[in-house]
Amino acid sequence: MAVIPVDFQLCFIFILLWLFSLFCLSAFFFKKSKGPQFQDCCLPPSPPSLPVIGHLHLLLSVPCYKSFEKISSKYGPFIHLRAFSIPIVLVSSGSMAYEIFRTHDLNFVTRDRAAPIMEKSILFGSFGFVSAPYGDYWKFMKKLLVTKLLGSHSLERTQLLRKKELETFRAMLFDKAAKNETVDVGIEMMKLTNNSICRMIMGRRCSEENGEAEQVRGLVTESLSLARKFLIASTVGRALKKLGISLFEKEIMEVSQRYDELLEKIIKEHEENPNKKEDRDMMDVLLEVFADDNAELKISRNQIKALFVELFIGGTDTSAHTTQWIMAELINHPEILKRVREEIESVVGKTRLIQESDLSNLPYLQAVVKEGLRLHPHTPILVRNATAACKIGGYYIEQNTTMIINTYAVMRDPDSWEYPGEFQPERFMVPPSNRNELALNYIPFGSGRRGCPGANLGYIFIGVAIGTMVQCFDWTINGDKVNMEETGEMTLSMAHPLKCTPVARINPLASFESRIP
Ligand code: HEM
Repeated sequence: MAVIPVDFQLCFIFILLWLFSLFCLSAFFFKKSKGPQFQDCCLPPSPPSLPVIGHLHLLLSVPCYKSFEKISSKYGPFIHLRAFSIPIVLVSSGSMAYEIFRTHDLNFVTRDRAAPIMEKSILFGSFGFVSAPYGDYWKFMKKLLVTKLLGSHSLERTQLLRKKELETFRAMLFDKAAKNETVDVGIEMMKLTNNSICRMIMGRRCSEENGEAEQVRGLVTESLSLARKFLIASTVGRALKKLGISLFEKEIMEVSQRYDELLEKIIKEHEENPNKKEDRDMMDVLLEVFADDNAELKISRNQIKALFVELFIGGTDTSAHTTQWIMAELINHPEILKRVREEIESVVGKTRLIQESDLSNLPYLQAVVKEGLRLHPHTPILVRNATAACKIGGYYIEQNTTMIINTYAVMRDPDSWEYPGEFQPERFMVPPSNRNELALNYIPFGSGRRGCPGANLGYIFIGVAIGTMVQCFDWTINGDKVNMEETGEMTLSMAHPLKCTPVARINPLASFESRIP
């Protein structure tokens, strides 16, 4: 027994020495020299680093958007870091975000430079659309997403499906009010968004009755908790894989397998029983391309599955969390809630219920949603890769640098926002021309070619849910104020999920009778 620790220490020292020599060799042999056009510029400023691992310790602290904000407030809004020999640039200002997403968009259009480490996985694997490099496959899928699912025409066509889900949501709230029961806003919003997206992309089949929507919800929650582990694995995992160490692979593959089984079942159902031409959903269209040997672009079954997984993850949790934050802000700011309600009553009236088509006539409600997204961005960190070396803000960016854009810090930058930590929707009632054109200070949906294609759907989900909760109910909580403490690793969540009790303001039966069809 006594011999084991000695062996372990020796092994550890040996591994460290090996890592160190690998690092020195790679720095010596593979360091690229700057092109002549960059000779006059230097790398962005950098905090002190440790031998071998560089700034890895800074990248691993939790929650990362907070620790990155701290580093930036000390060393500036544009800093250079290194994890082993991987160059990383941390961005926390709107003007630098503008250069990345607008001026140099094409250079930063790919998220991660190397193929994802879990090639065989549906989740975070090499089949995904979100991680796909900019090329024919990404362009094809993006076009399909916009024309068949998320563009304004498609959203109009699927309005009725979402209306049914909103009715279910509203009925659930009236039921809770009648029983004086508490609502977990995040969980109920997950059901609303998940059911709506399942119906929109897979038609009637993924329904509550056969439990598939419920399974998808469970998988989405598990996937989100794996997201940070995946980021660590894809950043340092490449180096460790060379040493035969696979980070988090088992956990990720297990969740991936369950998605695979569920989606295979749904795909088979579609293949055996396709929708009529006029009712075709996105799954029908993708399967048609899959089966067509002469199609312009060949797509695989795994690519279809990975896209659906990404839509479930990207489309449900984002809107659910944001709605929860906004409702919490409204409960803590009764004067703002009152103003939203007055606006709804003056535009929608008192005899019918708010619906999607009202949103464009409710600017204050829209401002409330925008302010909620600014203060509580679901995705506080965006990752992009520099395809080629370039110059940003006068600094040299090496080829293959991983760019980390801290949207949380950008949208709370005191140089761009007055009282950045305050919930003040009025700031969005000012016409956009009054804001700085050359700075991207508002990026809850990212920006550029890789910006979120679901932003309009997100605004709809949140707008109608908040509108319904304000129009039909008063809300009570335990205590005076909602606790707004944050938690989360890669995503921003409430440390104490919002639980509140609805008190009906209107007679649901009367309003249902006078509802406009
Ligand atoms: C409040 C709601 C939402 C928020 C806050 C949000 C946020 C984001 C963000 C920050 C990105 C990364 C953008 C970038 O890198 O520049 C993104 C990408 C994406 N989002 Fe959303 N999103 C929301 C709703 C949705 C919905 C409803 C869908 C679809 C059903 C969706 C689908 C996607 C997809 C497919 C991408 C990847 C785009 C690409 O790689 O080209 N999102 N979203």
